[in-house]
Amino acid sequence: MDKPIVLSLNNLSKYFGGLKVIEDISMEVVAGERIGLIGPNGAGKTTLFNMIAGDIKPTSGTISFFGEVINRMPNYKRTKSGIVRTFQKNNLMMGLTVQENLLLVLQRMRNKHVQWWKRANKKNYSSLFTEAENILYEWGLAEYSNSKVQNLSYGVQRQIEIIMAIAGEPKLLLLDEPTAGMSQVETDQIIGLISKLPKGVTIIMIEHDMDVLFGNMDRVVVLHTGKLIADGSPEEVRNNPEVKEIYMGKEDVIHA
Ligand SMILES: Nc1ncnc2c1ncn2[C@@H]1O[C@H](COP(=O)(O)OP(=O)(O)OP(=O)(O)O)[C@@H](O)[C@H]1O
Repeated sequence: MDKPIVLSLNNLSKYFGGLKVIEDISMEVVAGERIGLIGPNGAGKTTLFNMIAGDIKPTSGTISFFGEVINRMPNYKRTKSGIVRTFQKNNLMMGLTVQENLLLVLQRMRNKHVQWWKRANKKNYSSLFTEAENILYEWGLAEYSNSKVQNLSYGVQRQIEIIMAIAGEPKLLLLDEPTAGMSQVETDQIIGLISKLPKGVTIIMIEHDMDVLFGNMDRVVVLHTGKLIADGSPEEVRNNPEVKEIYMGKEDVIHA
């Protein structure tokens, strides 16, 4: 049986005043695909994520999620229906512990956000606490459960952020440069974590390093000045003359 189409972009454009940031992009993403989204600075990658996540509205064109046009759906509803994103910069509550950060996500998912979470609520929300602990254990991060996020290394913080996105039970996970600013060891940890995500989770990841995309992504999509200029396997994209031209022959390390 054919895999369902998770995301479909049809002639999608975004203008900021006279500036065309995304121009007439059409593409389909099927369930379970792992896509690397690359392109030089200002190519429109984050803007595309912003539109898919519902943080900004397209100027024209449509975004469909499992066949339903979601242009008018607010971002929080998109999150609830399974479109979960991470940001270029950490979006964690630095003064809270890892467990507390995770509880905020779980609470929102279980519709318990109307009651503010506090330590004393452990008795009332023991199932949420257990769930948070299980998630941290499952992903090998249990040792950080009671650490304040601000005291953790940047690499661990980014891992926690991905775990929190996963806790949101995404069907489509949008990762915005999850390895930016990381050492090789930290990058390997993040990629290891991403590769362990359930196969059914569809991923689009903005990434700057082709080496990271190779072996981890099925498909690479290239944006340049708001246009989709290449879409294929990492190998095809790496050998694409237009892509090579844009990156001036630096086909091994393509910067986002
Ligand atoms: N709210 C906005 N108003 C005006 N221009 C914007 C806005 N958001 C983005 N832009 C412009 O749109 C273009 C694309 O930006 P975007 O952040 O999507 O690119 P990017 O490919 O993610 O770049 P980078 O790799 O540097 O993050 C840039 O020229 C940027 O200045």
